[in-house]
Amino acid sequence: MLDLKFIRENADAVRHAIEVKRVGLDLDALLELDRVTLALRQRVEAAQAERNANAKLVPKASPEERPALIQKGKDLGEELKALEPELREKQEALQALLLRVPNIPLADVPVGVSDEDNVELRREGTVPQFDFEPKDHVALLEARGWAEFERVGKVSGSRSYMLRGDMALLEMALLNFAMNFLAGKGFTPLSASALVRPETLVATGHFPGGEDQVYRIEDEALMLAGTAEVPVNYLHSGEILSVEQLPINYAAISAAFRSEAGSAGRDVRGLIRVHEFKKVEQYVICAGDLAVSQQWFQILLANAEEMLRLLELPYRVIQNCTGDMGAGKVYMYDIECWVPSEGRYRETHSCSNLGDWQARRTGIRYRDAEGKLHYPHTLNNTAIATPRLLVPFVEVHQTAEGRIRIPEALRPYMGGRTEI
Ligand SMILES: Nc1ncnc2c1ncn2[C@@H]1O[C@H](COS(=O)(=O)NC(=O)[C@@H](N)CO)[C@@H](O)[C@H]1O
Repeated sequence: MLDLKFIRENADAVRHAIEVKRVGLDLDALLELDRVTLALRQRVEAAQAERNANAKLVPKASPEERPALIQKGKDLGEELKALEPELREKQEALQALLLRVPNIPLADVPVGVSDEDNVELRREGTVPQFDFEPKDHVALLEARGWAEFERVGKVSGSRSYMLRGDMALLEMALLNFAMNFLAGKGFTPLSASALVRPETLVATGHFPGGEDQVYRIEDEALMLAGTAEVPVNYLHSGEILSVEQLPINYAAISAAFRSEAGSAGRDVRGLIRVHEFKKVEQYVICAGDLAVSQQWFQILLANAEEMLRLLELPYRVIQNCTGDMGAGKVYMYDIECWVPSEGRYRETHSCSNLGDWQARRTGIRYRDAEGKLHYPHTLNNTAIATPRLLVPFVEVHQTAEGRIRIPEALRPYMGGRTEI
């Protein structure tokens, strides 16, 4: 959400963001509603002031003057009874439109329509050359009885998964590795909920717009979050932090649930795209200063890259274009890991700087050293999400015998074993 004053004074920049982010919003209608609401609020406040002033005159008035003053008070009361609900209605309508205003992408964000227009920045690691016919992750897991692809259909329907034996241990090892890695970087580990209230999804910016991606609990005002970003972002909602408390950074592990509406037919086989998965999330609240938050952007990116280097997974970093970055971001990179069976890189991480757009929606503020109130900047990046990361992991680390090598950095989390 952007500051209404900023929108009034920078309508062209906002209009450009609406256009390049392909957000369906009529800014002129919003600005007109803003003008009408402002005028109405001034009229209501004037009538309220006049009624209060008038009410003070009544007890001091002479018997001759009093009836007229009482009538005037009644007339003003009638007028307010009609105007106040109208004003509330217009303020609510304006608020609903303000929630749809996108953030302004930074100048060097490539303008584009979809992920086709994302820009590859660099590739890291060496794509493996096998001296045997490599298997895809489904064949690798089925050969070792490590997944219940058939049976789980009975339990949970399509796009679900269960892992058995060493694969279950490997999933936990990766998540544990990520939590310990980030704790070592000074992030506060958090075991987060996924059952959240609807306002938490408005706060992150998932709503309005992403309703069809979210499972909701019938007859309850509760939903299943698609990322720990949602519960963690709302943790400090409504709070006024002190600048000494910043930066606040969390390594949050949670289940994550997504309906994947609109993904019909995509990645229907295996572990890439499932309805329920697990993720360790990096989340930061920092000073409301772009120089600071862009440093944190690089830190969150570097954390994910260091983990991938330790896991010996080749990857590339891409910059998301305006059409693929979502409403709230000013800056966004994806990391994509090499998947041998597909002969291409697949997204495994998303790193975003949201400026103060998310904090404004969430109602997180902080006082600077002079006691002045500001909105902080918030950022997030995936640390490790499973089972998706298992796909490049098992395929890249497979041996001719269908075993999986465990990189050195992960062995402490796998009982010291060098392969499974
Ligand atoms: N349906 C899914 N199944 C499996 N993994 C998924 C699914 N959706 C997302 N992920 C994993 O979660 C990562 C982050 O998802 S994201 O929507 O891109 N970004 C976020 O959720 C941000 N909060 C950063 O984590 C993805 O890169 C991917 O690795």
